[in-house]
Amino acid sequence: MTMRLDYLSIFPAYFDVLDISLLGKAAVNGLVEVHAHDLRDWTHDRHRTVDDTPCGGGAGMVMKPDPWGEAFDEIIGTEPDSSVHVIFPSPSGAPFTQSAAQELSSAVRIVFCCGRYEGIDHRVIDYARSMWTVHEVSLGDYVLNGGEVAALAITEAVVRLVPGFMGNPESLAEESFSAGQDGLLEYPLFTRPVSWRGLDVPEVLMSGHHGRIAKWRRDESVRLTCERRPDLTDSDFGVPH
Ligand SMILES: N#Cc1c(-c2ccc3ccn(Cc4ccc(CN5CCCCC5)cc4)c3c2)n[nH]c1N
Repeated sequence: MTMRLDYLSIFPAYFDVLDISLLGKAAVNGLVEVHAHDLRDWTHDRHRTVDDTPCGGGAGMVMKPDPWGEAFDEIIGTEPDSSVHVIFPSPSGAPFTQSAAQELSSAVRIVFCCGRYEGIDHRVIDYARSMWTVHEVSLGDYVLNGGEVAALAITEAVVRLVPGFMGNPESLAEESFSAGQDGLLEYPLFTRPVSWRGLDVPEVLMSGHHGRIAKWRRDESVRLTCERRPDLTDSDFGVPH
């Protein structure tokens, strides 16, 4: 099954990068199909205008609904279809999580609507909700200039979970933020040389004793999680708040 990904943006060149690396390989293997669109192709004035002043006043500009509606008609269609997932990255969106990525990895079609300026006229989102499955999501509590970077991050988080995408699916099982690691942060990683600029690989990792190695890794995950992400610790993990 091929996952079709569409990106609507006034900066479609942001998505040229998807031709590189693993994503490029996935496209070649037919796992994903990528289409980037310039929202200005659905404007009709000489200046290809996509924005206007906010009703009710306020700073900045708001993206007009008309180009989005016409783009939707052409790219997605005019019939409701709940199997189409439409993602609006937004500073006021719900936090995007690994479980959301996991859910989206089984989607047949995902359309990313990348806003700019102060955002998109809300009626665009309301219309999309009446037609498709809509997700208003945020990458985190920091301010970006538009939705493109978020769309790229979400794309990577989702596509790497598509069956057949990752060469070694086992590497997905042990990752942080997934059940395999009990939701704890990942332990520190090391490789050769064993000694590097006076810094040595922890002896336990060279011991060949799998039980001790597993304990060291778990202890390190717990230590890091307590230090950096107390919000992830829970009495169920035997980790005090
Ligand atoms: N995902 C994600 C994001 C985004 C994101 C996503 C999509 C768009 C589209 C436009 N922008 C720019 C922008 C930036 C700040 C504000 C906030 N307002 C400012 C004026 C007064 C009221 C509040 C609005 C619009 C976007 C930013 N930022 N951070 C994330 N994690």
